[in-house]
Formats: sequence, structure tokens, C-alpha cells
Amino acid sequence: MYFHGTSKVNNKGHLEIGGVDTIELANQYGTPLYIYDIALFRERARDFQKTFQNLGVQAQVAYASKAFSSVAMFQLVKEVGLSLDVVSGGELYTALVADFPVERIHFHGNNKSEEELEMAVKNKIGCVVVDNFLELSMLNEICEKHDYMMPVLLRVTPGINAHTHDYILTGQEDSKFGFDLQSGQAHEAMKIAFSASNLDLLGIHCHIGSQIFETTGFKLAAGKLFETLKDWKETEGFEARVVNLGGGFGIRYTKEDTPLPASVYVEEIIADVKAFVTDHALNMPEIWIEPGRSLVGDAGTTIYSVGSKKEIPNIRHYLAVDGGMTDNIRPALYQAKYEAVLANRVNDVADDKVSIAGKCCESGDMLIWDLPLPKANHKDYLAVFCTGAYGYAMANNYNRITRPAVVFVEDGEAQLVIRRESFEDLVRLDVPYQSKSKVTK
Ligand SMILES: Cc1ncc(COP(=O)(O)O)c(C=O)c1O
Ligand SMILES: N[C@@H](CCCC[NH3+])C(=O)O
Repeated sequence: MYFHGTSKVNNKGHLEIGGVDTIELANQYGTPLYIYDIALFRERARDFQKTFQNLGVQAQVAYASKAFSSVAMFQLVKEVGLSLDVVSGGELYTALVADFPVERIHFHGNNKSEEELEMAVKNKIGCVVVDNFLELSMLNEICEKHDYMMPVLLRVTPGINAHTHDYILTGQEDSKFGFDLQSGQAHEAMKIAFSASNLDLLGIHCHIGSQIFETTGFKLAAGKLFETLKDWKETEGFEARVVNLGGGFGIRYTKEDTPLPASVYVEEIIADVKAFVTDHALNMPEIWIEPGRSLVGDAGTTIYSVGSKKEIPNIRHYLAVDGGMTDNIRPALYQAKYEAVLANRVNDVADDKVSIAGKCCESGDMLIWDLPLPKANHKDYLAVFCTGAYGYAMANNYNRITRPAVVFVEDGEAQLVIRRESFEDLVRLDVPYQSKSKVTK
């Protein structure tokens, strides 16, 4: 059994996180319930920040808020001194509500709307990561209108195939994101941005994918970016002040996953960068990265109540929980794997093998296949580990199932940071139908 961060078994045999009994939390806040181990998040953030400091490299570590965002989360991100990567007006709005320092907000997205760009400009955010030609011209126009000079990075696709699931690959040539390096698109974009009246071109960005366990892909990508910058310096006289290498550092969901410590990812990439910069007499730019999963992924645990069972002799034992693809769509979307324990009987012997089903009307709504677990019954609690990234963030209301609550735990105390959605919340945006039918009953 592998415990992340402050998770452990207490003397009642219950799973405890951050010094708080998860069964007490389940009783107080209901299930499903997401619990975040804040000490672990702080440690993960510090690991990245410290590594850059130790290497003497000017850097910004931006939390990729798509992994999990809420007002409280953004307040925490601000407190620990990270920057923030947002990808929509909604994430930007949440950051503003959380009073996040605007100069540390970076705005991503492959199809930002005029309204979103206007919002970024009006709020004078730190950087827009420009993804395409339409955005280049729209953003410059909006900046002209507001008499504002916007710092920008250009997102490029370096043509790297990282070793991960196809759906979370983003740096390959055939991608919807960014300017293609190979065909000269990126060079063209650079010339436009460099000469634009109201864009301050800081440099270049790439993100090669997610849940990556080795440094080869990152190093190859960094190499391509710096080759490009060398070329841009020689041909256009442009020298980058910032290079953003994206996120994508892997985490341990199950024993099959073998992530590297944050320090190793960063040290190995920076060693290459420093060598390149020295060899080609470039100025060392500020390095930005934007991890999401590796900051919050293993800090999150979901607690479910066990419900019905279906035992098919010689075939499979199904155990259903009170959530599923509505609070964790990753198994259905990416065949993602998780580990889990019975939160109220952690020490019991795992003498059964069960497949954990969700409660949606959908055969694909399965959370875990063939999980060794003690014989479980209605009213036991299941804890699924490592649900902190892309869990709540991708939660949905399929079957009109309400989204769970979120609590932060630290030093023996729990804090509700997102309330459980109610049935009233579900119908709040609905507008009653005005019948046009002439037939009355
Ligand atoms: C541009 C960009 N940056 C950062 C991230 C964060 O990735 P991860 O959560 O894998 O660190 C993503 C998502 O994959 C992304 O698309
Ligand atoms: N949502 C994905 C990763 C998102 C990638 C964003 N570019 C996951 O759960 O793994």
C-alpha cells in the first residue's frame, strides 16, 4: 500500500490525511468528497522553486490551473509564491476574485475569444501566450484600443512525440496547438509579433504533453526552442528574455508509474539549456515552467461511499460507489489507472478482487478494474488516491449528478473550500418552457 504525503492509517484503522480522519470528514461533508493534502502541495511547489534557486536560474513556476481551480486554490497558489497559468475567461475571472497578482498570470488557449483577450488586457495580466495568427492581430488591436503594451510569448509545436497517451500529447507537429516550427509558421509569427505596435515579445513557449516520466522529450523540445532562438537572433536580431517549457511532469498514480523528482526534471533540462546558451553566446533567458498535475495530483484523494454489489460467478465482482465518471472522467477518457483502499478498514486483508463502478447510466463508467480489496459492503468507504489533478476540474453533471464538495486539510484541521452542488444549483440556470401548443388538456 502506498501512501502519498501526510496520508496514513490512524489507530481506528481509518485513513487519515493532514492529521484529519477521512471518515469524520465523510460524515461531516458527505460523499463523494475530494480531500486535498495542503502540506503535500506546498512541498511539491517548494521542490520546483528550490531547484531553480539552487541552480541560480531566474524562473517562474506557474501553476497550470486547469488541473484544479477554485478561489481558495488560487489564494493558496498566491501564498506559496507561484505564478498562474489560466486558459479561459472563467479561470481568469476566478483568479481575479481570488485577488491573484495580475502580473503573475499567464493566459493560454488555442481559441481565445475577443472578450477573453479584452479581459486580459483590461486587467493588465503578466503575459498572453499567443497561439495563432488570428490571436496575434486581435490582441494587438485590442491593446492599441486600450493603449497598452502586452507581454507575449509565442506557443510553438516543436514536433516532439512524448511518450504518453495520445489524447494528452500536445507537442507533435499534427496538433491543434501553437505555431508549427517545421513549416516556418513560427518564424512568420515571430516577425509579426516582433514588429507589432502593442505587443512586447518576451520569447517562446512549448508544452509537449502530460504525465511524462523521462527527460528526453523535454530536452529535445528545449533543444528545438533554443535552435529556433539562435536562428531568430541571427536572422531577425530578436533575443528572447523568456523561455517557457510548459508542464507535463508525471506523477505516481499506481506502482507502474515511475516519475522523477521535480529536481531531476528541472536539473537535467537546465543543464542542456545552459550548455546551449553558452555554446551559442545567447543571453540566458528567464525560464518558466507550468506544472499542474505534479503540483496537485497526488495531494488529492476522493472518498466514496460503497453502495450496491454485483458478483458474477467466475467472471467479476462489481462494487458500485456513489460517484464515478462525473467526478473522475480520466479512467473513461484515457484508461487512467488508480489505486484505492477501504478508508474505514485500511488494515484489513485484501481478500477480494473487485471492479469499482460508478453510478452513471453508462457501461464505461468504471473507476478501477480488478482492485484487490477486503470484502466490502454497503456503508464502507472507498478512498481513491491521486485524484487532485483533472478530477474536480473535469467534473460534470451527467445524469444530473451533483458535483462533490472539496475540503483542504492541514495540521489536523479541515476547511471546506467548495460546497457540494445541490439539486437547486442544478436547476438554477434552467428557464421554464413557454408552451406554444394550442392544444390544452
Ligand atoms: C500549455 C500547458 N501547460 C501546462 C499544462 C499542465 O500539464 P500537467 O498538468 O501535465 O503538468 C498543460 C496541460 O497538459 C498545458 O496544455
Ligand atoms: N486532462 C488531462 C490532461 C490535460 C492536458 C492539458 N493540456 C489529464 O487528465 O490527464
